[in-house]
Amino acid sequence: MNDVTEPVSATLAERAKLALGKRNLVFIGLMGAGKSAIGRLTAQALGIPFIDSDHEIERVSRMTISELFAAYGEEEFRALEARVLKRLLRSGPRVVSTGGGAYINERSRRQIKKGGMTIWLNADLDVLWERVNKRDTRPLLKTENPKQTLENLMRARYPIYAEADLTVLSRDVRKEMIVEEVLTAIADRQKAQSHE
Ligand SMILES: Nc1ncnc2c1ncn2[C@@H]1O[C@H](COP(=O)(O)OP(=O)(O)OP(=O)(O)O)[C@@H](O)[C@H]1O
Ligand SMILES: O=C(O)C1=C[C@@H](O)[C@@H](O)[C@H](O)C1
Ligand SMILES: [Mg+2]
Repeated sequence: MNDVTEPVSATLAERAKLALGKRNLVFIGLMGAGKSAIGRLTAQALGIPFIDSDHEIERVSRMTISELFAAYGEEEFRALEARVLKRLLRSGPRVVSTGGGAYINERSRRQIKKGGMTIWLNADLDVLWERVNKRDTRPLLKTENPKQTLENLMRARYPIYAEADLTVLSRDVRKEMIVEEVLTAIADRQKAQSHE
């Protein structure tokens, strides 16, 4: 008898929850990939708490991300981000959506890898650009040519995001469809591991 077969009644969300166990699910990816939006919906589906690290940073500092960058610079922001992530990842299971640069910072990346299962929302330039050009809350995109800056960030960061445990392609389909792909990736990974 094969005892790794899932009960037929288990829903996708239940299987994913089981596969996650006590680990955190950490969303990584570029600005506009959908980490906050998809992260929140995924947490709802799994029935576990959701935290967005950008929001948490703004809450504890009582400043916006833009104000933090302007007042203290990117380096200080990264140090604060690493401290906040360390605290958020201490216990699980939770869904944690990170800021776009968190996984790129060595210290934060180490904490993220230690603290949970990572999922990269990969997206192409046009999808990202369509989403981010509507708001000017992203300090790194306050440049002469923000679309070019976004492309440069893709080139520099995608090889690092690719270290994630799981990858889902973020695109302009219903958000629920992306959530379903996220849950499937989590459940399938567990299946693959139990057959290794
Ligand atoms: N599948 C989707 N279809 C349409 N719009 C989407 C989809 N996923 C996300 N969005 C929208 O794209 C915008 C950017 O998404 P979101 O804020 O979640 O990105 P993010 O990865 O958290 O970015 P940041 O790193 O800047 O925090 C939001 O307005 C969100 O509602
Ligand atoms: O990609 C980045 O480096 C950033 C993304 C946002 O989520 C914020 O964390 C901040 O604007 C920096
Ligand atoms: Mg976000």
